[in-house]
Amino acid sequence: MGVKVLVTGANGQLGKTIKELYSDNEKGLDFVFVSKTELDITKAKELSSFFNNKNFDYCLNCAAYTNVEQAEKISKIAYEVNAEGVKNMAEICKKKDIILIHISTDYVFDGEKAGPYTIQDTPNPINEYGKSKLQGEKYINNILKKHFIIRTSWLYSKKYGHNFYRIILNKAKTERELFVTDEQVGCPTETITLSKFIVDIIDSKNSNFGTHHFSDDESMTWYSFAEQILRENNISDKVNLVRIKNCRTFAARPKNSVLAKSI
Ligand SMILES: NC(=O)C1=CN([C@@H]2O[C@H](COP(=O)(O)OP(=O)(O)OC[C@H]3O[C@@H](n4cnc5c(N)ncnc54)[C@H](OP(=O)(O)O)[C@@H]3O)[C@@H](O)[C@H]2O)C=CC1
Ligand SMILES: Cc1cn([C@H]2C[C@H](O)[C@@H](COP(=O)(O)OP(=O)(O)O[C@H]3O[C@@H](C)C(=O)[C@@H](O)[C@H]3O)O2)c(=O)[nH]c1=O
Repeated sequence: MGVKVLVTGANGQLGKTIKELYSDNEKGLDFVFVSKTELDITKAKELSSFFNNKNFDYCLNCAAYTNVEQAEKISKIAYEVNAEGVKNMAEICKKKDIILIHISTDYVFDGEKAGPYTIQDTPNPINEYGKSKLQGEKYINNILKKHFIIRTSWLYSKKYGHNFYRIILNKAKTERELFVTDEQVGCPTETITLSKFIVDIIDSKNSNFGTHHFSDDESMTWYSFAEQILRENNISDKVNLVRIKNCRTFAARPKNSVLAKSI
């Protein structure tokens, strides 16, 4: 029998990418994908009855509240999903002896460090989204040993979801000038490479449990990322890309959130 993997939050950009790449069972991995409407991780009772009579080897939690701006305005929902929902997942995985793979974020760091963040660096989030994600990490660490917390950064899919790559392309269709900040540095990470990294962990039966950092290799500012997006879509000459210092946002973002890869 293949390895059974439950993917929660499967309608997000990461979940959809994994579904597209791996649902053919080619690697002997037997994926079950559940969206928020099928399984809401904030509902402990629902979770418990869902797992009743079902066995999984891994649970990959892609469910999250990822709207950084909105989380700053109404933080309750971010904590419900990113902290309490994750606690529910950790508890059910502990009870059913399932390995939990959970995705966390570069935004757990304050951005004040000069170089890349290692797993030894102490998190100190500067916005509510980052704080809620860090609380989720703490719950996992306290509840179950058999887990992977994979922190990644600036995640984007060219095909799915609401992300910087697609926002810039959409804006470029209607606006002649795009104003993008060069204040923050990070590593844009495509959902495809992150998916491969996660599937490798499962496939290789990696038992190096704990917190890990994974991102694509190249670090850049949001401005350079926008430049790259326009270039690769051959529309650099259609839009005037303007470098700005301050982009007025509700939530603060870390100035540097480059992650040092740990495996
Ligand atoms: N996006 C990024 O730049 C980064 C993301 N991450 C982390 O990576 C992971 C995957 O992110 P990504 O795919 O981009 O996120 P998305 O926002 O694209 O997907 C998250 C999914 O979770 C669902 N969801 C929300 N609340 C619940 C709930 N209570 N129960 C079940 N599902 C729920 C959402 O459904 P709905 O849309 O219907 O609410 C959505 O389908 C997350 O943990 C995120 O924090 C880490 C670093 C960067
Ligand atoms: C769209 C846009 C953004 N910006 C700025 C705002 C902000 O400082 C920065 C990033 O923009 P966004 O708000 O799209 O990205 P943001 O939501 O901050 O992205 C983050 O999402 C969460 C979920 C994560 O975990 C992080 O790793 C990170 O990817 O770029 C511009 O300057 N111009 C623009 O046209």
